[in-house]
Amino acid sequence: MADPARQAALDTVRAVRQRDAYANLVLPRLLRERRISGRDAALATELAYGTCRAQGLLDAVLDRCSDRPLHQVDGSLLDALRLGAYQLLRTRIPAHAAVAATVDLVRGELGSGASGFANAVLRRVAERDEAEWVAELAPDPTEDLVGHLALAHAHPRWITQSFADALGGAAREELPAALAADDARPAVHLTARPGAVTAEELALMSGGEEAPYSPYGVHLEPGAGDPADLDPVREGLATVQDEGSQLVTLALTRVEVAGADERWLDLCAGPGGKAVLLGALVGINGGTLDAVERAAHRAELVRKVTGDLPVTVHVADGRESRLPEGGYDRVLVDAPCTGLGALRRRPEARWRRQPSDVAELTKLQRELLMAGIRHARPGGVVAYVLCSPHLSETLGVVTDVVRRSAKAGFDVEQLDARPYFPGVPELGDGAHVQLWPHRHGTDAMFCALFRRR
Ligand SMILES: C[S@@+](CC[C@H](N)C(=O)[O-])C[C@H]1O[C@@H](n2cnc3c(N)ncnc32)[C@H](O)[C@@H]1O
Repeated sequence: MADPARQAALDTVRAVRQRDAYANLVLPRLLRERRISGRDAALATELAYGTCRAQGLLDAVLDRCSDRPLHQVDGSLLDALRLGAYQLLRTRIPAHAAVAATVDLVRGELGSGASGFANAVLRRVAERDEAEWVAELAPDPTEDLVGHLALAHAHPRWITQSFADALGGAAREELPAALAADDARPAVHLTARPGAVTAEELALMSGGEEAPYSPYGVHLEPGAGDPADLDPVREGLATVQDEGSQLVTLALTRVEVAGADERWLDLCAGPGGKAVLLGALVGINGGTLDAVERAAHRAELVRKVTGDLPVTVHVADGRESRLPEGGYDRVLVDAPCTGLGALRRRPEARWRRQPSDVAELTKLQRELLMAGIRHARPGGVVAYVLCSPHLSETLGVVTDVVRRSAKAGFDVEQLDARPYFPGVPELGDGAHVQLWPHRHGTDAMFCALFRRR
């Protein structure tokens, strides 16, 4: 019998490859169904998520150790080889145990021919440790720092390059930490619903700690269990939301506006995390929020979480909704993006995203931000928010929209966003704000603020 932790990890890695599944949805279900808990659950989690994250590095090593090109290796066998190589390179499991356990898994599933092959490949992997393999396989860092760090930190090169571009002058010093942050297990963050509970109360109720920057934020210990099971979350007093998401939402609400301040719009609202925060805040002063979401099932999620707030949900394309143009005091455009800023929360995401996604998304982002600006009233404020630091999605879109707005006759001023992130250090030179996991402990959220004149 294969051991249950490794079997669950292997089944998760396979579901990710075969069905484009999300590891952090598949694995908890398998653990529940198979009643795997305690140390076995911890091991399965480490192996499944770690193998997904490290795939590029593992494949480079396996390719060197296999006498067959990896694309000719059976998919299920490759999954097991990755799992074995992960144990050898990135855990303290003794080499003989890692090899033997993986060979057993392969024999049980694919027979003795495949297990002999796995044994031979993994023995070669075990001849060096991770640092020695990186030294052997990665480009020389003095000639190609990005290529070197991409392999060493198991990130696709294009993503590594996009982090380097976004960090600019700080990249040489900070890029290793920025990449490493994607492999650290993130704390779960909660938002205390304004008007319902304070962060201090929520910290006491949840056993967490008040967040360093968001007045509504609470941090839970990594691995503190499923936050959906917490009473305050079940009772609607709190939502699970990264502190960076809280901060960019709050920045929009903190900009001064002259005159009325009671009609707010969230143009990309599903599944509703920011709509809850906005709806609760606008409601305190008797205002309302219109929440637009194109996907009906995601709009339903927004309805569910904002049920008792002054929020009206509209299933519509934000680029052509029938909501009043020039009618809103504050508009949030939290556009769909590559999600490169939240890779730490999704083990397989870095290998699934493709550079070609960027061009498609930037067009949509530009059109949604243009629509957001059209919906703001003169004097009203617009926030453009993403969970990606990719410059094409962030500054590229901002620059393009400022130019196009002027051409279309909209007088739009970009504001310095930094004063609306009080107490948050290392915010760069402005006018936008880019948060980072390695600097702020948040997802890498981007925020640009505009005023329509
Ligand atoms: C980054 S998510 C928003 C996250 C959300 N604001 C929150 O805090 O929970 C982007 C959302 O925009 C939706 N979307 C995509 N294209 C859209 C469009 N043209 N109009 C409105 N919503 C759109 C997606 O379905 C997705 O739910």
